[in-house]
Amino acid sequence: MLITLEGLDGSGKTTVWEALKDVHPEAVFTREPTDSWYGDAVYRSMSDAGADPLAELFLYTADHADHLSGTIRPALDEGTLVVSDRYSDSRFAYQAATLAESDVEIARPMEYVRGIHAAFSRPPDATIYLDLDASTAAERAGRTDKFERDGYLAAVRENYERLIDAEPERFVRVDATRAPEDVIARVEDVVADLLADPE
Ligand SMILES: Nc1ncnc2c1ncn2[C@@H]1O[C@H](COP(=O)(O)OP(=O)(O)OP(=O)(O)O)[C@@H](O)[C@H]1O
Ligand SMILES: Cc1cn([C@H]2C[C@H](O)[C@@H](COP(=O)(O)O)O2)c(=O)[nH]c1=O
Repeated sequence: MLITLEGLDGSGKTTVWEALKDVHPEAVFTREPTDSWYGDAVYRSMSDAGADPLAELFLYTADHADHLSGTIRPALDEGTLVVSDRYSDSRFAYQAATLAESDVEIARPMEYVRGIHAAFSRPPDATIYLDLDASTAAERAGRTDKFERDGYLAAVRENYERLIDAEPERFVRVDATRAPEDVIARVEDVVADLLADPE
């Protein structure tokens, strides 16, 4: 089973992902951007305020392709639980927002990004969405990179809502405004339920 954690910067994904490691030592814990050289290229692009938005999309997507073939598919083929801190929905939400505010003339950015993935990607079985308003998310994340702006994160949040509306059965929304221990306990319960009833 592939479970992904999604949400805005600062929503607490990594905090939850680390906590789940103690409860599920049998699982593969992974993340995007990855720690491969493809991931290094992504981080280099993220640190460039003038990076071309389409080039950046394809860097993230190249990292995803390598993540799939090198980590995700082999683990799933062995029947191992995989928990990924960010996955394809991050591209659908973030790069669609980046393209929408750029000069690139793509009429339906989210559909475009989803279409690129449809040909080769492997959708998550379940996605835990840590729901937090853009302003609190930017505050928690420290507003250190080009994505951690309230207006941009508000657009990303709207995109996540569109993704949830399109596939409500895949997403589990968790209130990320709660205290860390409450968020962790809720996510642990969600994962236990998913494993008990994989359908
Ligand atoms: N429920 C919470 N309430 C308050 N602060 C939190 C909560 N969860 C995490 N934090 C704090 O918010 C900051 C961001 O948390 P974390 O790194 O887990 O978020 P993230 O979603 O992985 O962010 P990013 O996507 O930017 O890596 C950290 O300082 C963390 O301690
Ligand atoms: C996978 C992925 C990530 N992003 C953005 C979201 C964050 O601002 C950064 C890095 O993620 P982290 O969890 O803070 O390490 O990258 C993105 O725009 N598109 C993606 O596909």
